[in-house]
Amino acid sequence: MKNVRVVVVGAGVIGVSTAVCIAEALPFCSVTLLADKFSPDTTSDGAAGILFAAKFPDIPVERQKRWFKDTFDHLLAIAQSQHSPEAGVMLSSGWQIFKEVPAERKPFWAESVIGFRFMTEEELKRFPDHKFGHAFTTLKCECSSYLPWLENRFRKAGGHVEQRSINSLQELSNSYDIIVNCSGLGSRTLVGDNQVYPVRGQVLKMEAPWLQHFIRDGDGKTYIYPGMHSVTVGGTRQEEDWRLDVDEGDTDSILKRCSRLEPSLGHGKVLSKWVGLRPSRRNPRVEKELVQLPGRRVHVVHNYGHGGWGVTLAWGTALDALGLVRQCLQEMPPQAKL
Ligand SMILES: Cc1cc2nc3c(=O)[nH]c(=O)nc-3n(C[C@H](O)[C@H](O)[C@H](O)COP(=O)(O)OP(=O)(O)OC[C@H]3O[C@@H](n4cnc5c(N)ncnc54)[C@H](O)[C@@H]3O)c2cc1C
Ligand SMILES: O=C([O-])CC(=O)C(=O)O
Repeated sequence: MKNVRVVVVGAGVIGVSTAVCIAEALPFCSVTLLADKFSPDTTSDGAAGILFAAKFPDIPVERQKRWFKDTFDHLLAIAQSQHSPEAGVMLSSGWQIFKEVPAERKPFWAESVIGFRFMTEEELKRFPDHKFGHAFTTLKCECSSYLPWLENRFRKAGGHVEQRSINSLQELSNSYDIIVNCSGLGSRTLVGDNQVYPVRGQVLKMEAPWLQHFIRDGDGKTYIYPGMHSVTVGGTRQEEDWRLDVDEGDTDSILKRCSRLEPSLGHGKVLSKWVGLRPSRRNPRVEKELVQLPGRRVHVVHNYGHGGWGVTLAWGTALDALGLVRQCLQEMPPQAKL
C-alpha cells in the first residue's frame, strides 16, 4: 500500500528527474508530478543539452563532481542503448576554445567526460583568435525527446501527473506529506527566493548536417552544438533580462559570431529561433527544511537554481534530493507514514 504522499512541483529536467528517482526508489510513496508547464513548453526543452558545467562558488567541488558524474553515467548508459534515439541522448565530441588561457586550465569535470585533453597547436590553427583549448567527448541530451521519455518512465513507476499552477506551498499542505520544490525560476514567487534570477539565452536551430563536432567559446556566449536532427547555435547570457521574445539583433550577432568559428555555417538554413530564461542563482539550492504552514508543519525538499547547467546536473541533484526525501521520512512520526 502507498502510504506517504509526495508531490514534486516542476516538470522541467530537474523535476522530472527527481520524480523518477523518488518513484523508482520508494515504491511505498505515492508520487505526483505537478506543474503548470510540461514538455515541450519548459525552459529545459529548448536547452542545447550539452553536458558541461562551470563551478559554483560555495558548494564543495567533490559534491559538484558527483552531480556531474552521476548525470554523465546515467545518460551515457542511455546513449549507448537502443533507447538513445527516442530519449534524445547522444555522444558528442568537440572543442572548447579560449582567447586567453583560463586560470583553471583543467575543469573539475575533466575526469568525468571521455578522453579529455588539451588541444594541440595544430588543432588550434583552425581558430586564429584563440590560443588554448580542450578536446573531449561529452553527451548531448535533447530535452524535447528526453522529457517525454522520462515522463513515461515515471508513469511506469506508478507516478501521477497533474497540470496546474500553484501560488503557494500552502495549497499543497493538506494533500501531501512531503513537497519537493523543483520550480526553477518559479521559486522566486513560489517560495519568495529573490536569489534566483533570469539569465536570458537565445539560440537558433539550423540545418547544417555536415557539422559533427561541437565548438564552444570559453566565454559561454558563442557555441555550435550538432544534435540528432539539427545544429543548435547560440547564444546570449543576459542577466536579469526577462524578455521571452526573439531579438533579431541577437539573431544577427549569433550568426556572425558562430560563422566566424565555423564559416560553413553560412551555407546552413535557420529552422527556428528560441529564447529561454536560465534559473540562475549563486549556488543551486538542494536542501530540505521543515516549513510551518497554517495548521501543519510540512517537509519541503528544494532542488532548483541550476542556471545554465540544469541538464548537466539533473540526475546528480535528483539523487541528492532523493536522499533528502529519505531523511524526511526518517524524521516523520510513525503515524504519519501509515
Ligand atoms: C539557451 C539556453 C541553453 C541552455 N543550454 C544548456 C546546456 O547545453 N546544458 C545544460 O546543462 N543546461 C543548459 N541550459 C540550462 C537549462 O535549460 C536549465 O538549467 C534547466 O532547464 C533548468 O531546469 P528546471 O527543471 O529547473 O527548470 P524549468 O525547465 O524552467 O522547469 C520549471 C518547472 O517548474 C514549473 N513551475 C514553476 N513555477 C510553478 C508554479 N508556481 N506552479 C506550478 N508549476 C510551476 C514550470 O511549469 C516548469 O514545469 C540552457 C538554458 C538556455 C536558456
Ligand atoms: O553554455 C553552454 O555551452 C550551453 C549552456 O549550458 C547554456 O547556454 O546555458
